[in-house]
Amino acid sequence: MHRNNQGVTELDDDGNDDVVTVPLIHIDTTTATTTTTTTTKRIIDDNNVDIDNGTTSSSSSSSSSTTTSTVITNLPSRKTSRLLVSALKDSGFALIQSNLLTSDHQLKTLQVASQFLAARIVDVVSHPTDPKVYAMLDSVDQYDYVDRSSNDSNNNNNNNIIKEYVDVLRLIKTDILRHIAVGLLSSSEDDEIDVDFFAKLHDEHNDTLRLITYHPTHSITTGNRCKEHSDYGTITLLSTDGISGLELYHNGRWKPVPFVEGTLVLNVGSLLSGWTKNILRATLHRVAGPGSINSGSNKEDLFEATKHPRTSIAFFADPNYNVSESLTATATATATATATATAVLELEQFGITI
Ligand SMILES: O=C(O)CCC(=O)C(=O)O
Ligand SMILES: [Fe+2]
Repeated sequence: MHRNNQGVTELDDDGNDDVVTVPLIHIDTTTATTTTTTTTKRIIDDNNVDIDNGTTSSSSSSSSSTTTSTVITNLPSRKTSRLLVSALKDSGFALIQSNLLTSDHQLKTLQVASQFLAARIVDVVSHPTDPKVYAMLDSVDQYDYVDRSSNDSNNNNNNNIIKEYVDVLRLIKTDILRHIAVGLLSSSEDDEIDVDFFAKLHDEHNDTLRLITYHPTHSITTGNRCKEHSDYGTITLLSTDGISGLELYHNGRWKPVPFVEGTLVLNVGSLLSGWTKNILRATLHRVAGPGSINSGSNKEDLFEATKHPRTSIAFFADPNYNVSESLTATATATATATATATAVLELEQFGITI
């Protein structure tokens, strides 16, 4: 496998101090799992009539349901938070190493993604211009993408790997949002800060998983395998198999995003950038080929990469449905006490004025 394995920060060819800051940031998250059992008792009167719904019942009854939730129990380190926010202000990108995601789990999920696309277990879309196919999965935790009744343990296992990956990425997303809240605070009065400010706007977990395979083209003329774009939502967490090509646009140049096994590539989407008055940057990025214009990657590496299928998984985080796309516009236009307006006004705690 040919991998873009070039260190974590990248100096310009001319060696000047125009450094792309894509730091590797370790985030240690401590969690606790709580189980809540809710018991509903039916109230039966002397004539065995269920008072709740008027039916006749031979005995009193109760039903219970159990929900399990995992919560983060530690506070973000201020140092890590500042490092993270500094990278997101500069390049809009960082590499995240989390204790919650093992390299093995990440690798297996990439393998399952590749299999699901190849076997068309998911709804596969062929991109009209880029040499890639992909599937968009939302509500991943509610659906099974395989036939569970077939007793195919391999398939069932694959389905679980994807679901567990999403569970883990939701926790990592939440902790990243907590770090962003802490890191954005400009003053030293950290006691004032609502650590969960951004996380609370995401607690419905409106995430989408995009499974992507870039087919081999074996051609030196292959241009972008994924054309340049910025992501729409708040944050994106990307796993790739390390095949070269991912580039970000920084200070007028296309630079390779370093690959470090076991890490997630974090980048800011345009919603979060807008909320923070573009303090955090929604940076253009692309997957370059050897024929891509103005590429700062090694052309031989990019050619070699076209000889291999390239698999990636993008986890796009979107906010809760009641949160407006344009927080500032809503807040200033209506100035009502909606959740959205309140949220925007609270952005001032980070030194972001409307
Ligand atoms: O495949 C990649 O490495 C990048 C994909 C990407 O940027 C996207 O799907 O938004
Ligand atoms: Fe993207």
